Amino acid sequence: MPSKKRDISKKQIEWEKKQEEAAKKREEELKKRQDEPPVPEEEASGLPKNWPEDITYLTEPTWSEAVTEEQRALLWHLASELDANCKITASQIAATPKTCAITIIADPKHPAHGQRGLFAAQDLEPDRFVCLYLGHIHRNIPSDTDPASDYDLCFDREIDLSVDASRSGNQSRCANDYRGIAERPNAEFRDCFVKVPCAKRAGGTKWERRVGIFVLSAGKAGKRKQGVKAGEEILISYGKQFWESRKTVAQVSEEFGMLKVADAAVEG
Ligand SMILES: C[S@@+](CC[C@H](N)C(=O)[O-])C[C@H]1O[C@@H](n2cnc3c(N)ncnc32)[C@H](O)[C@@H]1O
Repeated sequence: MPSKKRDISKKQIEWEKKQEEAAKKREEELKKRQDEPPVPEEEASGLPKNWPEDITYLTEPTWSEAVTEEQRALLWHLASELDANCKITASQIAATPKTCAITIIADPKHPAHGQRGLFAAQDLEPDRFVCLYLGHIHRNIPSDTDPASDYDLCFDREIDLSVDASRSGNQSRCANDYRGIAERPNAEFRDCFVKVPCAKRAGGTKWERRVGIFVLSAGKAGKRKQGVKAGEEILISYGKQFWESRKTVAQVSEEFGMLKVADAAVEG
């Protein structure tokens, strides 16, 4: 009777063969696409170029019904409590399509080959706001969480909120982790604040916390003073925990491609 180990390695060989065939096919399709005339930056639909058609494009987050008013109130601040550089204006948000663009990765050596990535659409200086991380804001409790999501970002552990961009989001959902692509990340998630309407407050607005993608600071030695150049991929660190849980899922579901990537990421 064949052992389970032998079964798995047979499956893995078959899987690798299929991968090679699929890569060849993808290569041909990408080449065909590159020969086609370029699509305008924004499609007639108003969606960014290369936006996945099965995902809802958001300009502001959606909120789970499980999020309480008390939790939400913990995200509100007065303008006087905030540093100027963490206040994101409406015009900075509106500039998202000018700062970054979604690209389908054509390089077969890239670990996310064939998937999407987020790229700088112009030179971005250190600390520059790139875009908000938009999605569905939900509680971290199991009944309000999609355990299979690859786009779920912890918003605040103490307040018990996360942002999931698996079914809806904006350009930020395409930002890849730096592992296997570059030596280090060039951007990061940072807390920031946006102005939202509030009838109860003087001035009719309040500042509500969000998460954004920002170019990394120049650093004490000014090592990263060049920021991110136009055309460069915007890469963040998802953290080892993301890859450890991805590895466990890949082991159980026998997703050998992801297992290889997650293994390298955990060890790297
Ligand atoms: C938040 S999504 C990033 C965008 C994704 N590439 C897409 O096309 O939608 C996270 C997923 O992207 C892929 N990914 C991101 N960074 C990666 C990396 N460094 N190596 C391999 N795959 C990566 C993995 O499939 C991961 O589960």
